[in-house]
Amino acid sequence: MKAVKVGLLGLGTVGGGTATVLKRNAKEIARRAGRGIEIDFIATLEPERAAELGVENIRLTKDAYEVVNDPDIDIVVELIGGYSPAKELVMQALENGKHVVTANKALIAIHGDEIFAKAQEKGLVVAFEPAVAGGIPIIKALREGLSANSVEWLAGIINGTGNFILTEMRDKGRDFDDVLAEAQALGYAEADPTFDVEGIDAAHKLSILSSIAFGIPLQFDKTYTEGISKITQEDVAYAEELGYRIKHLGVAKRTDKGIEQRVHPTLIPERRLIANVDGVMNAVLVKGDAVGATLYYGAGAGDEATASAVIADIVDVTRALTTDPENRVPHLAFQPDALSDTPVVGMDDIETAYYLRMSAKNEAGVLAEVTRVLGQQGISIEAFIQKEPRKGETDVDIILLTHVVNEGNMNSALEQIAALDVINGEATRIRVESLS
Ligand SMILES: NC(=O)c1ccc[n+]([C@@H]2O[C@H](COP(=O)([O-])OP(=O)(O)OC[C@H]3O[C@@H](n4cnc5c(N)ncnc54)[C@H](O)[C@@H]3O)[C@@H](O)[C@H]2O)c1
Ligand SMILES: N[C@@H](CCO)C(=O)O
Ligand code: NA
Repeated sequence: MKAVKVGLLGLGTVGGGTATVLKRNAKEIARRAGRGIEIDFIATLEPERAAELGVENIRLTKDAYEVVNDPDIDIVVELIGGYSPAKELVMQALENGKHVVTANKALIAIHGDEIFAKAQEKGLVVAFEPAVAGGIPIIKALREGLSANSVEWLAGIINGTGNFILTEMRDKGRDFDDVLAEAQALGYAEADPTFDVEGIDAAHKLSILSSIAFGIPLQFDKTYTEGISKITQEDVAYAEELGYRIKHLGVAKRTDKGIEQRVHPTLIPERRLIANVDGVMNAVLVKGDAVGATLYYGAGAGDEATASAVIADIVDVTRALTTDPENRVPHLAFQPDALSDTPVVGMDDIETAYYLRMSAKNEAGVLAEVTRVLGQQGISIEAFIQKEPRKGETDVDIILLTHVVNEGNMNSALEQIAALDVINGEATRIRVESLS
């Protein structure tokens, strides 16, 4: 059978890794796919990269529409990133009857419904394994391997850049901006790195995971999103003293009120495996009612690690070319007409434990005032540290760990604590996940 012809859009970190791995492992990949897979046409704004990668003999263009409109291309692989022109190119590829593979989580999280509807109408596949947790086959695990389960919750470290920054801050006391610059140089970060450090990239990925786990529409706009930019060295050290690690997590959980869908820094007990996932590595824990807890671990970003997922999708699509469209795995795991309207719950209704750090005047009775406010909201304390004033300062740090409480009650307590004369400014709040 003749080789499947791939059109590559973008030859950056992931595009370059894809070209390299497809070339290196061509024979083995063909044995798996049932036929050869050949990059036939590449759109790139940096044609000089082609020679560096040893793919200068492949047709090149600066106009991505030439690839999308080329009748010889079977599969379009979108590795440009961002919303536009990525969306228009993907829609045009589908219109032209081409299957699509994309690493673009922003595109799928925001425009996935429209893109999948078009693919459905045309009997085509849109595959996006590289979009979530890089090289880890988490989409496949959730969509296929766990399809017997009612998923109870999932929680994951799903931004490699953010995890790399937190790890370097903890292990080497390095400066935030310095580590971010290194993550950018290594090709881990998004074109706009605020997407990484403010949690937006993780929220894109979480809304995709949540849809696949619970059979609900993509709802990025309802995902609570908080990044790591406010985490200080002190918080990292105090958490450690209490037996926890700070990790940036995406959490999706089924509750009586609906689906919790939230991305924020969390304290995780240090004995948990996921608390020890460091650097650019990602990990996703999924709790199914039948299988129990399962953990998926691997590189969340990087050229060849991400290419691993891109090529796995190309192989899947190659196999799907011979399958009846009616019998293909649905894009979001559940059949498109069987999505449920279970709501995503507001943050006031979630329940977790909390780490609180506040700066207080070094006076008698401060703690009594704080515990009175917490007590009025029904919040009880699990652990407590009070530090001596730092050299040359009079104020003291108070660190509290609470039991599991309602976030609405916690918000009321935090407002009252901020208003106390003995407390300076607002308390820092980091949610705690026991993950059991
Ligand atoms: N870098 C990673 O580790 C990683 C991991 C998973 C997913 N992703 C996703 O993969 C996608 C690509 O990321 P990347 O890190 O490879 O980015 P990148 O910036 O390294 O590469 C993007 C490439 O697209 C090219 N490009 C831009 N506009 C173009 C156009 N109109 N036509 C043709 N080429 C164009 C750029 O010149 C660049 O070479 C993004 O959606 C990103 O979120 C990246
Ligand atoms: N910028 C992303 C790339 C992988 O999706 C990250 O750091 O996780
Ligand atoms: Na993946």
